[in-house]
Amino acid sequence: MNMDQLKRQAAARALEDVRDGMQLGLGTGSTAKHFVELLGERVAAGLKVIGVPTSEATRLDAARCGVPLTTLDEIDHLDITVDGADEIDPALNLIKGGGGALLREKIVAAASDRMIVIADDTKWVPTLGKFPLPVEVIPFGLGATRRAIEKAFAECGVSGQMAVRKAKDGHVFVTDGGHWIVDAQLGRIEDPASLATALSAIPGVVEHGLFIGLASSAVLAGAEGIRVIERRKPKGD
Ligand SMILES: O=C[C@H](O)[C@H](O)[C@H](O)COP(=O)(O)O
Repeated sequence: MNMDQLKRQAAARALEDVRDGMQLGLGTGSTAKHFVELLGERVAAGLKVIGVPTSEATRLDAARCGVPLTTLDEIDHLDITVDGADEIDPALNLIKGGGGALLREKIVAAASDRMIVIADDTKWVPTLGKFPLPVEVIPFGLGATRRAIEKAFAECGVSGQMAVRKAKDGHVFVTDGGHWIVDAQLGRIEDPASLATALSAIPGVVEHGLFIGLASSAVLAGAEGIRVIERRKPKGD
């Protein structure tokens, strides 16, 4: 089974938790795209749900698949968000943002009763940090923001190269919110919660890709089948 088939299997497993009448957060990326497609098939067969997309790309995919959409201004909560991840650790802390959608993804996940992370099992890591950590920044004053990020890294015992993300065409990658992303090659993040707090305190940082305590469960698809890992402490406790 190839990687794409594993991603689809994980998406199909998460879909089993979706019930009629649910309000859903729709993630971004190649794995979440499978979920949106499979959800579209269920909607065509009569399932009644409504979704909030976490990116313009997902909004277009969902519309193409016939999934009815709304916004967080029109509804007051979401039942489940289903989204991919770039790395997942045993505490179900995540690195997200490889596709640049981390800001909307975090807003949507935080507005959800449950977040189900779907992935192929190569995303499962003992310690976060091999995947470059995306930090979404305001272009104004970037030099000062970068220095503040470096200071936060040093205080949290991590260091590594930082680079402003470029799009495929060579221009600076611009997020759906009009911001830039700095990717930081940290290698190992021993204390992701402290780093998350330190980054969030920097004025030019809009958001970062550390998702701490947001995932309720992870569905990992691998050669040996599907593993569902529940977070020990339910969200909100
Ligand atoms: O910004 C993008 C998101 O955080 C994605 O969910 C993440 O990068 C995983 O994407 P994929 O499922 O394509 O590996």
